[in-house]
Amino acid sequence: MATFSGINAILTDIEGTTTDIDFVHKTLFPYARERMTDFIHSHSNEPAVAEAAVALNVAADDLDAIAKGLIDWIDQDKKETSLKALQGLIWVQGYESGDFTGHLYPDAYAGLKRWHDSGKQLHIFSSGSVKAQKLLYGYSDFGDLTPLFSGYFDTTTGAKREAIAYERISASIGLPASQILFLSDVVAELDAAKAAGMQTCLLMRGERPDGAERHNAVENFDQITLS
Ligand SMILES: CSCCC(=O)C(=O)COP(=O)(O)O
Ligand SMILES: [Mg+2]
Repeated sequence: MATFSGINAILTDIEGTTTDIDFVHKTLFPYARERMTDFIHSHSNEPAVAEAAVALNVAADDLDAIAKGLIDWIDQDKKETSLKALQGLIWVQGYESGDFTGHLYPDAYAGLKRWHDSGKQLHIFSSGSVKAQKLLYGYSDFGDLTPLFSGYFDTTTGAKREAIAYERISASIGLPASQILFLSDVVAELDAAKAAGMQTCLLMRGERPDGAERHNAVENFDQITLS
């Protein structure tokens, strides 16, 4: 169990925290990988395509090279902003056609709803684009959960392992960092949030990671108490 006081907002990670890592890596990523080449050719005017060309250092009109580079990034799980934007655009079709719903652990759904209903602000910070975040919670296993959330942050705010990102998020939310509880399965992300003054809680849904001792740790949202 872990108890936190003075919390007025929750900032939560998605992959490995509210949502099974396997849903991201075995459903979402393969879905985007299979469709990336066709999507790039049919959406060459998307700004993220040009941004990817620059980041890949390939010609903006070499669509096959751009697609190959993006697919390589998916295989590397690279958290590159243009890739994340394009993945989000591809996943629209999957959610809207019912190919899949956004996975949430039942304890995560119950915790988010409990905290929302008690007046806490809920925010997301994920490497997945804001669009991808809104899709996952908009088409979740438990229906449309977007009404629960006050805000969404992705890598356009900053990298998840850098304190400046959490400083910017605190400023954007308009609360002192000490009143924000950040939930994640990645210790390096929690370290960065703690350095920015946030309270932190490690979600250990698998093996205990190195550095876990630096943060409060729970196995699920049921074990988190806000006093
Ligand atoms: C919003 S679901 C897709 C999540 C995603 O694409 C991703 O890369 C998650 O990365 P994180 O660093 O937030 O675990
Ligand atoms: Mg995660």
